[in-house]
Amino acid sequence: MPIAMITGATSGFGRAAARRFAADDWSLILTGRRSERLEALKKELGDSVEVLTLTLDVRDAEAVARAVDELPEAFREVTCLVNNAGLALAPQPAQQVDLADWHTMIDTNVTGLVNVTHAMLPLLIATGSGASIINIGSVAGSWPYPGGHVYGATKAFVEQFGYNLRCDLKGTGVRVTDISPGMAETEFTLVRTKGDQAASDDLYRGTTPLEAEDIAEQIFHVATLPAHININRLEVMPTRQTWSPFTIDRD
Ligand SMILES: NC(=O)C1=CN([C@@H]2O[C@H](COP(=O)(O)OP(=O)(O)OC[C@H]3O[C@@H](n4cnc5c(N)ncnc54)[C@H](OP(=O)(O)O)[C@@H]3O)[C@@H](O)[C@H]2O)C=CC1
Ligand SMILES: O=CCS(=O)(=O)O
Repeated sequence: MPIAMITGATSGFGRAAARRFAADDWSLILTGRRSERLEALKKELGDSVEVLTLTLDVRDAEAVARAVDELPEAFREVTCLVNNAGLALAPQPAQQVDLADWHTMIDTNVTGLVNVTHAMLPLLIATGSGASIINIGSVAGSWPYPGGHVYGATKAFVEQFGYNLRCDLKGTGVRVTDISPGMAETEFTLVRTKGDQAASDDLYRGTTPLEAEDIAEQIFHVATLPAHININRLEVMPTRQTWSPFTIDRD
């Protein structure tokens, strides 16, 4: 059975993607920092598919490299890497943000994604034709909005890193895709607001956001396309989310 490695499998898109791949009998390497959630997911899925859990902070380059190095033989022929682990913090204007929050977003969304990709590239290249790296970007990487500051910039990095990777991976058979979702109801806003459940509920109230399963379906679709097709970027928004006009500062 093909193997998918998913970072950030303890919640949201990552957990939904794990369930989607498992439904088609893929073996899974599931990672995240919350081991109890990883174990719960393994318990849920482990009867039907092979599941390896790795408690891992993607920001820790050494731990990531060691974990990949020590992957058991049965889990080394990885077909799909889903670089999903990530977060937004500090929705307030840039001039009011704690510098530590900017660092956390860069360390996770940029450095963490790069750490995992660097460690996994030899395995994906060894798998060759049909292998793919699916990076979870965001509409925030393409479209500016107030409070997007460093979060949007990290997702712009994800997009360009993916395109540049494609250039270097020419001839290896390894595909690279940026899936960029818009508003989706997961634990994302709870994390962004540092635990403000009311703020999270308010954001999603009275509209129809994407669900984690919507993005999981897109991830699975991209991962299972014929080997000669590379979707470069897939931007997915809820029908009820669009853009605002430019705003003008007036006297
Ligand atoms: N929800 C949305 O509106 C959108 C989200 N995205 C992106 O989708 C991805 C998934 O977010 P989503 O599912 O919504 O949010 P969730 O908060 O529900 O899930 C985030 C996941 O990332 C993991 N994670 C966070 N930091 C680290 C870390 N340092 N090391 C390892 N794992 C980490 C968390 O696991 P744990 O805490 O256990 O480590 C968790 O499993 C993110 O990259 C996000 O930026 C993109 C567009 C829209
Ligand atoms: O990446 C998250 C989606 S949004 O909050 O930027 O719309």
